[in-house]
Amino acid sequence: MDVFSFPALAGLVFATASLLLLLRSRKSRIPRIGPKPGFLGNTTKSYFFQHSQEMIEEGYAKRFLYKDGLYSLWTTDMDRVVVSHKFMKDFMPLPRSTVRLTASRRHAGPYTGLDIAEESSLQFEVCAGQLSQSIGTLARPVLDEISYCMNEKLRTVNKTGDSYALAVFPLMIELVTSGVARVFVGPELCPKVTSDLQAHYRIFHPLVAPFLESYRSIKSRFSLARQLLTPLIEERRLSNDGKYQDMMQWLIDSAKGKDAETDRLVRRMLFLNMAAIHTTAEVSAIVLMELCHRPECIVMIREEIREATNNGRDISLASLKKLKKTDSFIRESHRLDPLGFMTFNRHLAAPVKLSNGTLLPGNTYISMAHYPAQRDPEYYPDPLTFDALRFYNLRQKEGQAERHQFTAVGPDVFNWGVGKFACPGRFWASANIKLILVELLLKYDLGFPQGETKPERVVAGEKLRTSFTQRIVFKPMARG
Ligand code: HEM
Repeated sequence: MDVFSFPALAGLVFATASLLLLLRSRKSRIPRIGPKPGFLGNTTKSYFFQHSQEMIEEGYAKRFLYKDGLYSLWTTDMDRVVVSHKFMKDFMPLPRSTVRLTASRRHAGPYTGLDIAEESSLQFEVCAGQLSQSIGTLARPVLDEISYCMNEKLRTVNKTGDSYALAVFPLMIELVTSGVARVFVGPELCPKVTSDLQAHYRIFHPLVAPFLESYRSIKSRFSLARQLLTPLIEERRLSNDGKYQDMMQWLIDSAKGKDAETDRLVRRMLFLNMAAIHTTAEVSAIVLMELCHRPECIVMIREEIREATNNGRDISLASLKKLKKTDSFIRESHRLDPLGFMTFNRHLAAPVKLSNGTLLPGNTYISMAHYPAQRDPEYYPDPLTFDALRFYNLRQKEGQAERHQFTAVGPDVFNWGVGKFACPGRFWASANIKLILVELLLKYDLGFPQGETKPERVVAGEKLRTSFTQRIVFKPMARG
C-alpha cells in the first residue's frame, strides 16, 4: 500500500521526469543539421528529401567539430542521430534486440508486411548460413535461368540492325528475379507503397493507404502469394527428404515457434525477395552502365571471365573466386555509386553509451553516413577517380589476397552495413552479379545507344535513384 502513497508517487513522477529531461538534454546536446522535427513528421516534399546530399556532406565535413561525428538529422521518415564510423565498435557487443532493424518505420512495415523482419533473425540466419554455403551448387542452375530469361526477353524485342536496345534496370530486375527467387510478389511494389505513403504525413497513413493503387495491388499480391505458397509449404513439410535446396526450404527447416507459422513464412519470403532483388538488380544495372562508359574495361573483364570459367563451361565457386578484376570493378563502382547515402539504419531499443561518453537514449534512430566516408582521401587515394583495378591491386600485396573483396566489411568499409549486423546476403549478391556478367559479356557486345551516356543518379532523400529507362544496346557476338 505504501508504494502508492502520495509522497512516494510524487517522488516517482519527479524521478521519472528528471530522468527523461536528462536523457532529452543529453540528446539535444547533439548538434543538428537542417530543420528541427515538426509535430506531424516529414514527407517526400521536405527539405531533407531535396537536400539530403548536401546536408550529409556538411555533417561529414564538420565531424571533428560535431561531438566526434554525431549530429541529428530530420529525415523523410524519422529524426535520426547520424553516428560516425568511429563509434561502430561501440555497437558491436550489443545484441540485435537492442540494435534493431527499422523495416516497420523505413519501409512502411504495417502496410508492406516488411515488419516481419523485426520479429526474429530468421532471415539473417538463413542468408548467412544455408544460402551462402550453397553458392557453389546454385551457380550453374542460376546461370542457366539467367540465360533462358535473357533469350526469352530478346524474343520479345524488336531488333534494330544486328542489336537489341533494352532498358537496363528493368532487365536486371527480370534477370535477378529469374535466377534467385522464383518470386511470387513483384519486388518493385514494396518500395512503391513506401514512397507513395511518404508523400503524406505519417499520422495520415492509415487513412491514405486504402486509397493507394500500390497498396491495393500489394494486398492482392499478398493473397496471391499466400494462395501459391501455402500448399507448397504444406507439401514440403510432409516430404522433407532433402530434395529441395532453396530459400523456402531453408526457412521451413530453420523456423521455430511462431516463425514456423505458414503466414509468417510467406511474409518472411516476401521480405527476402525485397531485400535481395531490388538491391542486386540496381547494383548490376549500375555496374553495366559503368562498363558501357568504359569499353576498355569490358574487354579486360570479358577476358578474365573467359579464362576463369573456361569460356563459360566451368561455373563453380572456384571459378567465380578467380574473377578478381571483375570483383574489383564491381566494388569500385559500388564505392562511388552506392544505393544511398546512409547505412546501418537502426533503432536503439535501449540506451547506448558511446565511447566518447555520449548517451544515446532508448528509442533513438541511428544511421551511419557511408557515402562521404567512401569518397574521403583519408581512406581512398585520389578518391573521385574511378580506378577499376584499385582493389585488385591492393589484393596483389603480400598477405592481402583475401582482403579488399566486394563482400568485405571492416573498420572503414560500410557498403554492406556494419560488422555482425552487415548484409548476410552479400556473398550471394556478389555471385549473382558475376553470373549476370558471365552471361552478358560472353555473349554480347554492350554499349549505350548512339549519342547517349551514363545517366546522372537522382537524389531522393536518403536514396540515390538509378535511371529506370536508360537503355543499353546488346549485340550478339559470334561464339568462339
Ligand atoms: C548488391 C546487393 C545488396 C546490397 C547493396 C545489400 C545491402 C544491405 C545492407 C546495407 C544491409 C544492412 C542494413 C542495416 O544495417 O540497416 C542489408 C541487410 C540485409 N540484406 Fe542485403 N544487400 C544486397 C543483397 C542482398 C541479398 C541478395 C540478400 C538475400 C538473398 C540480402 C539479404 C539481406 C537481409 C536478410 C538483410 C537484413 C539483415 C538483418 O536481419 O539484420 N541482401 N543489405
